[in-house]
Amino acid sequence: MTAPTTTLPSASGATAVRDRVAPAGATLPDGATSDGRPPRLRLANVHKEFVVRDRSRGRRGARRRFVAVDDFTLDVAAGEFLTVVGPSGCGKSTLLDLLGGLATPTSGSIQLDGHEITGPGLDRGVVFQQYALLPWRTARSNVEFGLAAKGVPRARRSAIAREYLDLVGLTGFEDRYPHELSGGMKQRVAIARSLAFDPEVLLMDEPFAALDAQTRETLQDELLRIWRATGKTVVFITHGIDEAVYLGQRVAIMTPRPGRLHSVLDVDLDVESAEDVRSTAEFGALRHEIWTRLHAADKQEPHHD
Ligand SMILES: Nc1ncnc2c1ncn2[C@@H]1O[C@H](COP(=O)(O)OP(=O)(O)OP(=O)(O)O)[C@@H](O)[C@H]1O
Repeated sequence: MTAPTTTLPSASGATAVRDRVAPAGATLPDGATSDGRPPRLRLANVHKEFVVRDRSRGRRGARRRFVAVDDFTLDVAAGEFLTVVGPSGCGKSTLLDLLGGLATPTSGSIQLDGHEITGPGLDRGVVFQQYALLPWRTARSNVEFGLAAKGVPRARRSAIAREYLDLVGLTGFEDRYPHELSGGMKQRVAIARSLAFDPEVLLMDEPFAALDAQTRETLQDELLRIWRATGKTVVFITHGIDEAVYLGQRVAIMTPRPGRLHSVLDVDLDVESAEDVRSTAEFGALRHEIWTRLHAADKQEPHHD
């Protein structure tokens, strides 16, 4: 079953349309893609349970199953920028762990280019909220580190690291250690490190949540620029509605207890050409629509296992 996709009627006037042409491999309503290839990512009836201890039933607690993600079905096209928004605890990070191969679904399937994801791989780069940089290595050395593991020769490593640090706007800061960089700069290094592998897919788990508002907005624009330049498929987790609307071509809305896909919203905003797109009526309408859906979902009766 494919989640319903809704496009808000675009209000008259200023904003042009971002990417009216479907990206290569865009998913058609029947689940096929425009060029006949499988979607870059295909999640089919993904279900993830954890075993937890119920402390209300004795000191040691009886073991019971907890459903974190339930019946999640969604295709992500090659080159698409998908944002996933939902309240705290709705299973967003669990979903990203599953996509990253850091966890396996209890049932259901997750495929990348038609192949089942069975573990972590260099075809997926992951960027977390915490930068996870090695503190004793410089920015360049942090980027090179992963390339060494991939078997890239030393001379080539240095050139690739320079190229990606340049792409994220850190030329001149290559030899700084993490403690000599701002939070935004550290996150840029983390993004450069993930991109340096040249992964098919960039998986981002609230990467800008720890940053101040201004740095966050700057990095959002940087990320969009990098996405356009590289054509990567991006899955970006956030609990910020504005961030989800600003970045995503589509926004997947999740509901909690258990984490389910509520719906998917198409975003037709021209972030590039509008002066301050966040203050436009179209942006406000999209934000309100997502807010309404999240609140409607939250009022549903809690689901008990
Ligand atoms: N390893 C685990 N064992 C047991 N329960 C877990 C485990 N990992 C996550 N959970 C539970 O699964 C649910 C979803 O957690 P998850 O971290 O995916 O949510 P989230 O939407 O990313 O939350 P947040 O926005 O607060 O980061 C939560 O109720 C959490 O307690």
